Amino acid sequence: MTFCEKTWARTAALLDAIHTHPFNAALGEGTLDRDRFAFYLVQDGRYLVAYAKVLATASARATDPADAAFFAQSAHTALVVERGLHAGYLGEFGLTAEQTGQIATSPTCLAYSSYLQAAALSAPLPVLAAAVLPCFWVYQDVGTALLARTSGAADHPYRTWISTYADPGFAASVEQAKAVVDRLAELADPGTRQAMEEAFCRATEYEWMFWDSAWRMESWPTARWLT
Ligand SMILES: Cc1ncc(CO)c(N)n1
Ligand SMILES: Cc1ncsc1CCO
Repeated sequence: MTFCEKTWARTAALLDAIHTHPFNAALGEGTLDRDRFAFYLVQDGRYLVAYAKVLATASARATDPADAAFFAQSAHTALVVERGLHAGYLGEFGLTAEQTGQIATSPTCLAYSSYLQAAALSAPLPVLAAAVLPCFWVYQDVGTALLARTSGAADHPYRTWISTYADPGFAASVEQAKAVVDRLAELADPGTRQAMEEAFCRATEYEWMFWDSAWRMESWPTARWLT
C-alpha cells in the first residue's frame, strides 16, 4: 500500500463524517441558507490566501524542480479560485467588501491557516507536503460526491462551487499532489513518515472543523469583551 492509500484508509470514518455533515448535506440539496454559505465563503477566502502562501513556500523549499513547479502552479490556482469563485458568489449575494470585512476570521479558520503556515516555515518538506494534501483531496472527494447528487436538479444555487471541485482538472492536480507525497514518503525515514501521517490526519480533522465552524457561524467566545 502506498502512503496515501494507507493514510486515506485511516481517515475513512472522518471522511464519512465530512460527507454527512449537515453543512455538506444542505450544500448538496441546495437548501443551505445564504448566510451560512456567505460566512463560509468569507472564511474560505481568507483561508485560501493563507493556503496559497503555504504552497508558494512549499515551492520555494522543494528540491525537485518538478515539485517546485507543481506547488507554484497550485498556489496560483488557489488564488485564482479565491478571486473568481468567492468574489462571484459574494457579488451575487450583494455583499460589499466593507460588509465582509466586518466578519471576524473564525477561531477554526485561524487555527487551520496558522497550523499550515507553521508547517510551511518549520516542518520538514515531506511533512509540509502531507499537511497540504487533504485540502486538495477532501475537496475533490466532496465535490465529486455532491455533483453526483445535484446533476438531476435543473437549477442549483451552489452548482458553480460544486463544479469547481468536481472538475477533471482539479482531479488531475489531486493525483499530482498524491504522487509527490507518495514519493517523498518512500524516501523518508520512519520518524518523518510518522510525522507525515500525523500531519495528514490533523489537516483532515481541520477540514471537518472548517465545515462545522461554517455551519455554526463560529465566532470568538471572547468577542463581547472587546470593543
Ligand atoms: C478549508 C478548505 N480546504 C480545502 C479547500 C480546497 O481548495 C478549500 N477551498 N478550503
Ligand atoms: C488545492 C486547491 N484548492 C483550490 S485551488 C487548489 C490548487 C489545485 O490546483
